[in-house]
Amino acid sequence: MAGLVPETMQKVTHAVLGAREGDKLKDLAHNTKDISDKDRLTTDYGVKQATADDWLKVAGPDKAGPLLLEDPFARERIMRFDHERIPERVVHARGSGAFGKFKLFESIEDLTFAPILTDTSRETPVFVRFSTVLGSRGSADTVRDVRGFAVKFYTQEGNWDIVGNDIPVFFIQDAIKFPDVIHAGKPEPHNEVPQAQTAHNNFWDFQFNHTEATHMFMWGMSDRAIPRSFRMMQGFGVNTFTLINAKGERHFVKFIWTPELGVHSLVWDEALKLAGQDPDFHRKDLWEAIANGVYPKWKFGIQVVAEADEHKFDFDILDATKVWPEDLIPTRYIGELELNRNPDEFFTQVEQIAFCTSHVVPGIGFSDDPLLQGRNFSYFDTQLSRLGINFEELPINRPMCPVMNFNRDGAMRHTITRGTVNYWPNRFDACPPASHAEGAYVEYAQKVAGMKARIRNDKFKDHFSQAQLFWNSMSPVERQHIVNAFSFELDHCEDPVVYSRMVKRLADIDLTLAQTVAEMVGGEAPTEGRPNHGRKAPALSQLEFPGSKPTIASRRVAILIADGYDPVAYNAAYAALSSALAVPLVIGPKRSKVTASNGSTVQPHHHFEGFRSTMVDAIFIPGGAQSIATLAKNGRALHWVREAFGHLKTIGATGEAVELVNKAIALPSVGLSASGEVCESYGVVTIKELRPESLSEVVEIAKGATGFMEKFFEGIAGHRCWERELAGLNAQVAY
Ligand code: HEM
Repeated sequence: MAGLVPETMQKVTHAVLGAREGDKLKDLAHNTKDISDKDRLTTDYGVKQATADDWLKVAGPDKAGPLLLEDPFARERIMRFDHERIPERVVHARGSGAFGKFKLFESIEDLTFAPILTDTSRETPVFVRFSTVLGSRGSADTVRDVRGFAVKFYTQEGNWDIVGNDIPVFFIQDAIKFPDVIHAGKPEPHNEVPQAQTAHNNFWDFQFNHTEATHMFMWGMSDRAIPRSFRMMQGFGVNTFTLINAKGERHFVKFIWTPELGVHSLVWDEALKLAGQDPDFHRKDLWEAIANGVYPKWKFGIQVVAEADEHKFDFDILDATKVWPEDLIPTRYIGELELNRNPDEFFTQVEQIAFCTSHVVPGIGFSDDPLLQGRNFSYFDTQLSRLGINFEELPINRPMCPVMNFNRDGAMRHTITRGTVNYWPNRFDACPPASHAEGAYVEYAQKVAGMKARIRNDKFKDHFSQAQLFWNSMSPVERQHIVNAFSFELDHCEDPVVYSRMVKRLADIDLTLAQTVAEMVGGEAPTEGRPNHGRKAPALSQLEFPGSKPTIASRRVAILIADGYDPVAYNAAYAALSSALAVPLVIGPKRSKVTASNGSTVQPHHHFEGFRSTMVDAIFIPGGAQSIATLAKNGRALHWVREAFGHLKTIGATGEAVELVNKAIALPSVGLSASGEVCESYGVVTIKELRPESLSEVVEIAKGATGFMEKFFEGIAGHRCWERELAGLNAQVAY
């Protein structure tokens, strides 16, 4: 018996020593294999296979006979394949992710004792998964939907997950309604249509009948729901968590991620087309940026309310359908997230990662937010059906600190725990609970008393004030996009009950909004609306987040050429774009070599049919008489220019290419250069007579610069030319 004690304790010691505090990638190395020259094909049980091509058969005199079931190699291959799929996530099934690190730059020990939020010397490994909500795993990236923004921190005190979205509020206040909101949004039950869309009867039927969603659907109809890139969206923990400091004081907190590149969206027509032309647009975008070393970064912020101030506001701070307006509760930025490594294998990393809102570390706690409390149950539960009871053991999920307890067995258990006891208390005192001083998670002692009842706090009943606040805070162009979004969505609802009632609901937000949409979708225009309080709040309009500095890094810019193009302008643009870390993509009539006017050649990355303007942020067309004459006769090339104009993208053209732009757009109000002067007009940057100094390299992208490249880059850094839309110019071009 005595010998058992050391054995049990040996395991405990082993677990502690085996813990890795450094890089999660080192931890994953245990499970990572590379295929080497020496490797030969084997079965899963290690026996080398002589063929991967032929099932064992009965060989007839002159032809192969039937297959033999006895062939274990063939059976293993087919059966392993048959069982490759696991259930996709019940929501957020479509997503992609990356590894990175979190660094704190300001300790908040006044608020929490959690080392990840107090120790500025730490660098914590993270894995982040971005997703859409409604579509299935194979659906398109650019659909109108909320985006998930889920972060797993592998801290030295255990895993901490912030399972957030790119929108700071949610459809429901109480988790019990989650199945309803998701059923209403997913494809309709009778015909499984439409995929990854909210533009259908059931979704809008639910929104009408469920007024607490009003604020959220306004966000859902805004540009936030069609991000340009995962790298260009904010992330919000949405729910109210708590922070507990060393003095035992508790504060309420919201978590916020703000991207260094600014918050930017696609335009709707672009999103629609991309869903067919490049359904993996966001997935590829994230991958490309990381592979090119342009690592996306986000500032990490917190909004904090002291416990004593919980009831100070006219909204309930535990209501997930409300924002905490920044003028009342400003965001304090305290850290930074960087994504810097693409996954090695999608399934074992992006697909198998399992987030749980209940994963918090000491110093961080929950609140009585009824949505959060339900989520804490739901995520753990869903991982059991998706991945099984031992999901925390999967390499991507396992914590980097010691894990030891008496949970045992279950399908696919990997850990082999030595020792004779698997319970506590035991006669060896093996694996006792930790004390507070040893870092145990100790719940905050919260006073709770009351009746058991199905109730909500009174302020939860206000469903419209913040929907109005959001609408009032939008810029004119964002408002127009919301009107357009409703017009599209309700146009797809065939049932007049649905669209007529929804129009009435919009009058609870703004009468003009309701009347404009009613006219578009055919509902009866309301004549009276709910009075609008007229208040605005900062940080709701995404135009307030242009990025930390103007940059074109990671932006895709197409260079359109044909035989006879001007090599001076081409080379200068290519070099300048590359040195600014943008991604120049040469597009020609074909992918075989194109010859410049001086005889030099280049092989385009793509041709006009294979690639589309939707896949780039801007286009540049160098002159060259022969090249432009060819492009002017190529309908697809003209469409490239028109479509880029329609999608509000910056267009640059030099020399003869100015004429091409004129032909494609043909709008007198868009000014074009007729001399050696650079002309910038509604995001179209042109210079007719090229001077070499106009193509100089751009050191800093600054407003008001005069050179061609500088103006072109300034336009790209500005993301889209909203003035073009406000002037109604894009609507006058067919694209
Ligand atoms: C504040 C509102 C919510 C936010 C911000 C949110 C966010 C997310 C995100 C980002 C994911 C994807 C995680 C990943 O990338 O693997 C997710 C998945 C999921 N969410 Fe939520 N969600 C919310 C509300 C809810 C509620 C109320 C429930 C249920 C009561 C719920 C249940 C689920 C489930 C079951 C999954 C699938 C998880 C998996 O299979 O891995 N969510 N949610």
